[in-house]
Amino acid sequence: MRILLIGYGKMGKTIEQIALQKGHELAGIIDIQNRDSLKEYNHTNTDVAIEFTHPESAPENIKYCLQHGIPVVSGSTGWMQHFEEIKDLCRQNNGSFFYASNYSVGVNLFFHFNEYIATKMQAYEGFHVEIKEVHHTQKVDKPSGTAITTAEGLLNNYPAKNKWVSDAAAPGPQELNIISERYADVVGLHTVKYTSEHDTIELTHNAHSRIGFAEGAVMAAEWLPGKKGIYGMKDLLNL
Ligand SMILES: NC(=O)C1=CN([C@@H]2O[C@H](COP(=O)(O)OP(=O)(O)OC[C@H]3O[C@@H](n4cnc5c(N)ncnc54)[C@H](OP(=O)(O)O)[C@@H]3O)[C@@H](O)[C@H]2O)C=CC1
Ligand SMILES: O=C(O)C1=N[C@H](C(=O)O)C[C@H](O)C1
Repeated sequence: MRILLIGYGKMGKTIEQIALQKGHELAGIIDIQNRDSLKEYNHTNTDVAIEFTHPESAPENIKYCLQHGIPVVSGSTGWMQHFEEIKDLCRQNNGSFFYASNYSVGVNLFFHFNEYIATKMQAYEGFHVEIKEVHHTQKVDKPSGTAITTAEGLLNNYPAKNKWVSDAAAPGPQELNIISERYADVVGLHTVKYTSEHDTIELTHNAHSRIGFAEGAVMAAEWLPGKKGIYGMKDLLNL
């Protein structure tokens, strides 16, 4: 497949490595320096785009693809305030859009187990629940997209909490706190922690490298072309 890489940072470079290993060719590489070249690409020279850039550029990059008939797989985080607009645009253009806050198969299993644990834990009032995410110091958004997806999965299955909050010093009784920490070279660590007076239950995903994210994104890019609509990892993995 001819894959257009939009974003050539830590993820773009890892995705290039995996895509080439799997026998794909690159239609092109767009980064901040040559972002005007995006207008050279359309459905005649590109089978699918993979977009990992920045919260401020992701919506425009995705819009361009949807308006030019390019199926697009995006992993950029921190732009969810535009998500409904992008979904509408996808439907208006009969386009193909795939989004995941995290493409790793392991994290998507973690999401599944998180929802299951929340359905069980909701019956036990003695536990306090919180989420913690740790990432590298170059990360520009907070909380991570993965932590937000984790919080949404928990909130849907745990009636005692009704909204998530970020780094709250004193969260209200119905608020689910997401604690964010930044240290050099941490790829991505997410934990859901239930604590009672007597014990602690933790569910953790620790990414050892970016390869799991890149493999999932290439898998989504292989799967998406020919499908019309908005998709995510639950569709791809049948979770
Ligand atoms: N869904 C998932 O599984 C994962 C998602 N992510 C998310 O992916 C995004 C990228 O992460 P990462 O690769 O680590 O970040 P990097 O900062 O390493 O790379 C981002 C790249 O995008 C470039 N860029 C910025 N604006 C544009 C633009 N308008 N057009 C094209 N390229 C642009 C940057 O250029 P420059 O360096 O010159 O600014 C940089 O090369 C983040 O939002 C991150 O949270 C990350 C890992 C996994
Ligand atoms: O910026 C990162 O690095 C990551 N971002 C994603 C997120 O915000 O959840 C996924 C992964 O944790 C790495």
